[in-house]
Amino acid sequence: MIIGVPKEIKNNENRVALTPAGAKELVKRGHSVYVQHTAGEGSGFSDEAYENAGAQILPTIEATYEIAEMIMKVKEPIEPEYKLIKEGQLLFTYFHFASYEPLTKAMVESKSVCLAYETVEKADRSLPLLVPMSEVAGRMSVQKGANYLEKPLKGRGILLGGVPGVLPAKVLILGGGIVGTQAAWMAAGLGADVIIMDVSLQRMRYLDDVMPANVNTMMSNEYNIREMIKSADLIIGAVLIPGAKAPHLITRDMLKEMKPGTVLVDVAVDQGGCIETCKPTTHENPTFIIDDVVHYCVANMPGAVPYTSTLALTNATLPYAIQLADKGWKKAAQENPELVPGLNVINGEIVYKAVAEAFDLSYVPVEKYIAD
Ligand SMILES: NC(=O)C1=CN([C@@H]2O[C@H](COP(=O)(O)OP(=O)(O)OC[C@H]3O[C@@H](n4cnc5c(N)ncnc54)[C@H](O)[C@@H]3O)[C@@H](O)[C@H]2O)C=CC1
Ligand SMILES: CC(=O)C(=O)O
Ligand SMILES: [Mg+2]
Repeated sequence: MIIGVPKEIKNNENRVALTPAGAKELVKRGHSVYVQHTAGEGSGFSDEAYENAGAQILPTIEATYEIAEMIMKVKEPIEPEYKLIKEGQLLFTYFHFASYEPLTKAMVESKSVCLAYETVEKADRSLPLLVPMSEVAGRMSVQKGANYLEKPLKGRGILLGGVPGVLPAKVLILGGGIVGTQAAWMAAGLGADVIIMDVSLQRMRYLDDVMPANVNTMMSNEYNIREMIKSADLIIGAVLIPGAKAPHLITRDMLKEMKPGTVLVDVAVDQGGCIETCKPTTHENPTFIIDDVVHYCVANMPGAVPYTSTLALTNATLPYAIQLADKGWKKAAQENPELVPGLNVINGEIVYKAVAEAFDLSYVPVEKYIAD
């Protein structure tokens, strides 16, 4: 198969979808790998390293899309890329369709095959291609939150861990999955007083077992959220309903209940955000303030730590990329059921129900395309 790896063009997105090591594995299997000039630079991989691995370097993004049967990316295509996508081309990347209707419509129009990292799903319901970036973003969310709690950055001016004789800050985490768990470890390690809210009792039982004493769990419901936001210093949004738009657990009117200088880090912003007032921001302009509450809503947090993120992401994606390249998307999905829910859009039709529902668009069961 001919594989193209374009350079990411989203703001401060420094990750790349394939490392030279990954390129070597694909080339070894007889595939042709084309990498756009400087695509790996932000993650520390030179054009020469890819060439030494057997890949070829192309000068432009246009040339990379033009030649490829499968495009491997990190973030969703953005507007200037829409016109480069070809009918029948396989796009293997994050999409987060339910948060952005124009992207969904553009991919429907393109008649490409969109296989989304974030909805590839194992039999145990885990999301193997989301997990590594959720680990990164979860850990980062506390770093960012601690930073924006500083007074010069408009936060409350409170140190997460406090000091002897002074109480620590309170961290409220909505969603105790991968992001929430990693955030809790970091916040607890810094000495904060941490609460994780989830709707899954089973998950909270697990968290209660493994977390240190300064982390407690609480059922997520409107009553409890309204109560706990009054005293929280840092609130981290980490809920997910796979493939769907995130529920707004914190609504506009709740901001008035918070202390001035409270910091909200809505990691779930890539699925639309679980805080109503969160709108996607960039690493260049990461925050905005409403009602004296600092909002941090960067949709590609791991892009800022590419030396960690690219390796973590490609460790997970490469085995699937190899299956797709060796067999083509249809046979690969027929033989590996984990890939089936990854299929979101095929040949102009939405084949992932929650995405169609998010925009009231028509839905076709994916089986239409998987069956022989
Ligand atoms: N902004 C960024 O750069 C990044 C964002 N993310 C996003 O972070 C979000 C969380 O991802 P993961 O932790 O991997 O998901 P996950 O599936 O591991 O965890 C989600 C948790 O939310 C819980 N939940 C569902 N409804 C809830 C409710 N009403 N109240 C409280 N909890 C609820 C679930 O029970 C589950 O434990 C996703 O939207 C993901 O795409 C992930 C990586 C990077
Ligand atoms: C998952 C995601 O949105 C990211 O890694 O940027
Ligand atoms: Mg405990």
